[in-house]
Amino acid sequence: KKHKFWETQPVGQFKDLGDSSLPEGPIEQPTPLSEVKQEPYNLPTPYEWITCDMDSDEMSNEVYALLTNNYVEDDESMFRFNYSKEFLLWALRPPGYYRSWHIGVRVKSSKKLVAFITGVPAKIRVRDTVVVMAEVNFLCVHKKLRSKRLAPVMIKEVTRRVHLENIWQAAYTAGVVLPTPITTCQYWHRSLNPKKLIDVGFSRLGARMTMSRTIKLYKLPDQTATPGFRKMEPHDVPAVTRLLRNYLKLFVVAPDFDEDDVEHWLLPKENVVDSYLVESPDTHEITDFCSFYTLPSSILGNQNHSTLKAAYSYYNVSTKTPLLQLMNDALIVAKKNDFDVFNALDVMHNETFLKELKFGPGDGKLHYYLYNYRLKHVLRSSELGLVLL
Ligand SMILES: COc1cccc(CC(=N)NC(=O)c2cccnc2OC2CCNCC2)c1
Repeated sequence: KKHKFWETQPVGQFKDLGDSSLPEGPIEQPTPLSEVKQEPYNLPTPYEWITCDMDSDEMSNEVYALLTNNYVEDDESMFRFNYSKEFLLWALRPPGYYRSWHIGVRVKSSKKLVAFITGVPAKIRVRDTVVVMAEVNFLCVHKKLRSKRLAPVMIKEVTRRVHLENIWQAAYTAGVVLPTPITTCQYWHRSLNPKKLIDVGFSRLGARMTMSRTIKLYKLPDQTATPGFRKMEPHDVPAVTRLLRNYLKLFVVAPDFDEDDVEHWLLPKENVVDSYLVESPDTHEITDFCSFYTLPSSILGNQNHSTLKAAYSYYNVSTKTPLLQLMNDALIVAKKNDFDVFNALDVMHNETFLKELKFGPGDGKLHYYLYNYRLKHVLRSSELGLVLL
């Protein structure tokens, strides 16, 4: 039976699609904290819960190793996400985070970490309502423990711990269709190092194309084109917050970032997140912003290369510089920083530059979900202003 677990959860159900009598908003009301299950869910006998203190070097190393060997692979199992340790520390410790939402499962006897799931708090606006949600991510079960139905109990446990903090909604993504996507995004890739991408099988040589013609096709200038284009710095946080808050108003679902959020999520952090802005040379006004995060992938089974260095488009705002030119400058700095590929979803206004900047469509989709919050209609991907890690 498909979706045996999800049909028991307060999420949009396929059978409800089209029933426009159902109101937009929470599906279930909060329960009194005294009625939230106080003790953890039961795990199969050999396993126990562990709260993963990411401040512990030993624990964060174990989490890094579990994900490096067992996390999401592409459909052809040629690549596996290889989030760096410093990326995980950044992703899991935003303002207001809860250590108790960093949940591991380990073998009682060997103390070996075999599964992981996380939540971080986020203020998400849905139309005109700001809702404090958990962003749930990094659900990972060791390859040897798949099909033991561990994922449902891990999802129930992170939900229980989120409820204990009086938070009743969540946001998450998946490459698979579950009940019920609020939107489905197409992902796109822009080659920066086409020779390596072809060597490792990420890309294929186009018909009637030679390698040298392909390298020439994706060649980028050495320098960015926009006057005043520079790295974001700490003193830019207030202006970038204003710019980003104003821009994200355009979208149906988007983060409600304050200055502390912008400082955490968007200040450049080496090997984690890069962000640039355009400061008008004469007025010194911040008029545009672009950012991308660093998520390498392990290359499974290639003799010459072990890692694909990938940049993922994050938040971009253009008010003066054409988005096309701003994103081309992002490609130029990404290439200069040795990224092999620049990935983007067709969210926000990304569709306006993807084809023109020579992005090619990926072979999969990314579905977005809300837990315990119904939308009256599925969204166009361009109505989505939320990028998850
Ligand atoms: C190239 O290496 C890969 C390794 C594992 C999976 C995939 C395909 C894939 N599933 N890609 C995405 O989900 C994706 C494609 C473009 C932009 N963001 C994405 O996912 C983000 C956001 C969701 N969490 C993973 C990272 C590719």
